[in-house]
Amino acid sequence: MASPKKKLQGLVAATITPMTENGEINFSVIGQYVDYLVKEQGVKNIFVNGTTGEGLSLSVSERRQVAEEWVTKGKDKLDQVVIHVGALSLKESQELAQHAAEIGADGIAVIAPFFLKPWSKDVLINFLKEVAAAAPALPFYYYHIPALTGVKIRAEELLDGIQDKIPTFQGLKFSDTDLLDFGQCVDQNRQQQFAFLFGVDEQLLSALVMGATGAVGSTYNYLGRKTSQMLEAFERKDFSLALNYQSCFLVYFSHLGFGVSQTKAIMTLVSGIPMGPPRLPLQKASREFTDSVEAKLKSLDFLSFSDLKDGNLEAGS
Ligand SMILES: CC(=O)N[C@H](C=O)[C@@H](O)[C@H](O)[C@H](O)CO
Ligand SMILES: CC(=O)C(=O)O
Repeated sequence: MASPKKKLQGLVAATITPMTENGEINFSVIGQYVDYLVKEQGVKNIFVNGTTGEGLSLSVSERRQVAEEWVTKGKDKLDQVVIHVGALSLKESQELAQHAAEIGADGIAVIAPFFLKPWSKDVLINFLKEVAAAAPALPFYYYHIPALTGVKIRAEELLDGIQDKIPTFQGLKFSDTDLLDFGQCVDQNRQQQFAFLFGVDEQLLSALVMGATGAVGSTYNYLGRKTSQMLEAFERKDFSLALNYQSCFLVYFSHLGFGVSQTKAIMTLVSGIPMGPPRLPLQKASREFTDSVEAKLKSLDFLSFSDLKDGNLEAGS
């Protein structure tokens, strides 16, 4: 059974999958990436092969290799490595779940299948249950991201009685702006020790108020330290400082766009580690975008990107 000993909490970085200019995975920078997250951002939990990691754009074989590389390079450095194993094919999802268990990952997460879709809660639960059963010793997280999957079954409804069906169920990654649904998930499961991980980074402060126990997101790759300061301010009940942090993220980042392509460009700029372009059907962020991000970052005393690396955007081949 899943061990409840270490609950997944705090910040979890949704990892980018670094690629070369010709679209192959650039495994060679993953070790450096782990060190950057731990030392520069103070983030020790990661979520691999999710939205940000272009997990659904990778082949099954690539997903296995990426998962393995993160687990290997993160050994004795990271606290938890959760692998997203969702796929359209139940068989592929089960294969990836079993593989995650074999390589010693700390948990698995699954999105709803999004081409032929489950139309009811019970059908979705049955799918998730079959995947979870392929890794019966690993904590299982449901990844709710209705805007991308098109599966709009409310998380609150899904969670009702879920542990009877999926004994390894440990929590929810909630990537939606419906705070009423999120709040009800938290409220109706108070007796369980579930992790309630919020996934809309721009809105994290409001989710903390509703009871989030942690967050999974793309921006924690490069805003881990700053977001930790927001979490600390919240803990201390210094809400106006916490709001200042959240507002800065909103003002300076939201309107620039937060797609995976943009995240790859920003992370390259901030960390100096070449993330390369995304894979089709995504397109590399434009030069105009990266120039404007660079200017914004430099103008942001608040964020103090003193180590902002110039000229790294074309790297990665
Ligand atoms: C759609 C998407 O990728 N959502 C991510 C996590 O679920 C978030 O971390 C966003 O990247 C982030 O909130 C920035 O918009
Ligand atoms: C952001 C996130 O959680 C993901 O990339 O899947």
